[in-house]
Amino acid sequence: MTYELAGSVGGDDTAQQTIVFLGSLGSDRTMWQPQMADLGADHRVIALDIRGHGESPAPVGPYTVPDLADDVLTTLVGLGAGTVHLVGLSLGGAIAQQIALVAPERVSTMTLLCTSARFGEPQPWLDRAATVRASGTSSIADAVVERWFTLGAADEDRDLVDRALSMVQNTDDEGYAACCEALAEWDSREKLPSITTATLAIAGAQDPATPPEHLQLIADLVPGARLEILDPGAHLVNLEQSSAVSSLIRAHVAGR
Ligand SMILES: O=C(O)CC1=CCC(=O)O1
Repeated sequence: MTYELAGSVGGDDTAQQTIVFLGSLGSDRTMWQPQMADLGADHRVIALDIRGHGESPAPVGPYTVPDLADDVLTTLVGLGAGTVHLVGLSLGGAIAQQIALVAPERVSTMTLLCTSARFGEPQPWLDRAATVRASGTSSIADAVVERWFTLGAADEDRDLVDRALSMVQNTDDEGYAACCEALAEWDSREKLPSITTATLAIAGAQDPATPPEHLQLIADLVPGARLEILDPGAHLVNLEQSSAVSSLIRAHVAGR
């Protein structure tokens, strides 16, 4: 997997201070630029390109969320990252949940943004995969990015919208479609009560893709988890509410 590693740590317990960022379907690691800058001031920070996204390889699918989690674990072992703080948004949040389930000893804390234990019925994801294989990511980019920002944020920052559109359009067609198939079969609802990692859930109040109820369910099912709702905020709440998200992650990470 390709990644960006930055930041610094004080003291000698560097592994405990590493924050790992996992992004959404159709994004790349640059979606974490605000948090890499904010939190990189006093933590080691790593933003990863999920399989099929950014500059990571895009083998022929379908993929599963456990496949994507294995990629991340292999990369972290290769980097000697030790125990890390996981931050995952949307598909990245599903991958973070899977890592917390299969390798809890590697996760100090988990911050789950705009994600779900189940992203709705499988068929729309399979339909989207078929559309992208037939017509490419450019054919769905406008519809996807409409869900990423509230109207107010989109009107205020056209450059943000243009960069988001480029991320989706530049995502490999097969990689995107195969990740849709991973989302179609993802269902962690029965497993969440066994998570032992300290978990913070963050929702965007106006997120049409994973509305606050999805994060509320995670907060209800993961022992000790708590929910923060950011308003205004749509699906890529880490960009629309970048300072608030960085502050919430900083406080959550500091608690461990
Ligand atoms: O693209 C969407 O519809 C929103 C989304 C769901 C999972 C993900 O990563 O993005």
